[in-house]
Amino acid sequence: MSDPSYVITAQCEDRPGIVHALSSVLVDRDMNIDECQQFGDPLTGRFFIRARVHGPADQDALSECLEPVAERFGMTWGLWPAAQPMRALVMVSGLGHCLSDLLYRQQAGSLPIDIVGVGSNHLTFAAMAAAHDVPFHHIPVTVETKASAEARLLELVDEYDVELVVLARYMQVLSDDLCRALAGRAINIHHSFLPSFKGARPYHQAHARGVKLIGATAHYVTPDLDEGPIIEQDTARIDHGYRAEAMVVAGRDVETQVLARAITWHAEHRVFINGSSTVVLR
Ligand SMILES: Nc1nc2c(c(=O)[nH]1)N[C@@H](CN(C=O)c1ccc(C(=O)N[C@@H](CCC(=O)O)C(=O)O)cc1)CN2
Repeated sequence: MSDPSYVITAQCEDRPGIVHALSSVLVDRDMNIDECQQFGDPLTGRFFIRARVHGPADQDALSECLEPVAERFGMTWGLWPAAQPMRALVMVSGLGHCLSDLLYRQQAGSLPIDIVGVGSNHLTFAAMAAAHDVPFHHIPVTVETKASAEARLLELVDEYDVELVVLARYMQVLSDDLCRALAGRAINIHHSFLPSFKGARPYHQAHARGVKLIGATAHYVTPDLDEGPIIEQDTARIDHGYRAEAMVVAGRDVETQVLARAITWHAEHRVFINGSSTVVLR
């Protein structure tokens, strides 16, 4: 049986010798580097690296040899089995195209996540979740129940050992406290090419403005609505013949593809938050 693969990520203040130090301890353990990307940001002075390795050392042995290097360079680092899917909770409101796409991609084995639950403020997609043998959690949200609804979401995160919360057209603004609790592990798909057209009805804003391109943006969720670090974006060309409703339809494909790419890169530990932006090593 071939040796298991592991993903190593690290970030630290940039200086000479980081790659040499990491590769040296891996070679000492007969580990092969199958993939490696790094980036040094001259503006922030930060260095980011991701490597996929395989060889005789198991996770504990790898962790043991990497710890001294991490100490020496003051790294924030991580180590994961490369084949381990990320446990995800998908939140949805009234539109199910992103949820349906994620459930299909996971079932087809083309998304490195394990959807352990679907949560919604509506009952609309209970049957879709059941059809994919995924537990469904109805969490109604009103002004009065918002705090208890958010507490229930965090309960699910704990109960199911969730590593990633996906807002797959979940149309509730999360509180600052919830955003802090989910910092760096909640991804939203916004149905516009940010920073244009923030808010709940971007396609109608886009139609009113007369744009020729529509788009979608996957970003980490922060207290500032639609301002989180961007992971992925894409666009589609439209023209004067598109009314807002047609834009909504054309935008669905862009939203599903952008969200799937962003989730894949995050779940493969390729995305690093770098101030108000991201570094995506792929
Ligand atoms: N703290 C954050 N919460 C959420 C974000 C975010 O970036 N930070 N993204 C949204 C998704 N979203 C746009 O992509 C969005 C969702 C909802 C609204 C909004 O104004 N909602 C109204 C209610 C609308 C309704 O019930 O249909 C509201 O909450 O008062 C704007 C943008 C997800 N959450």
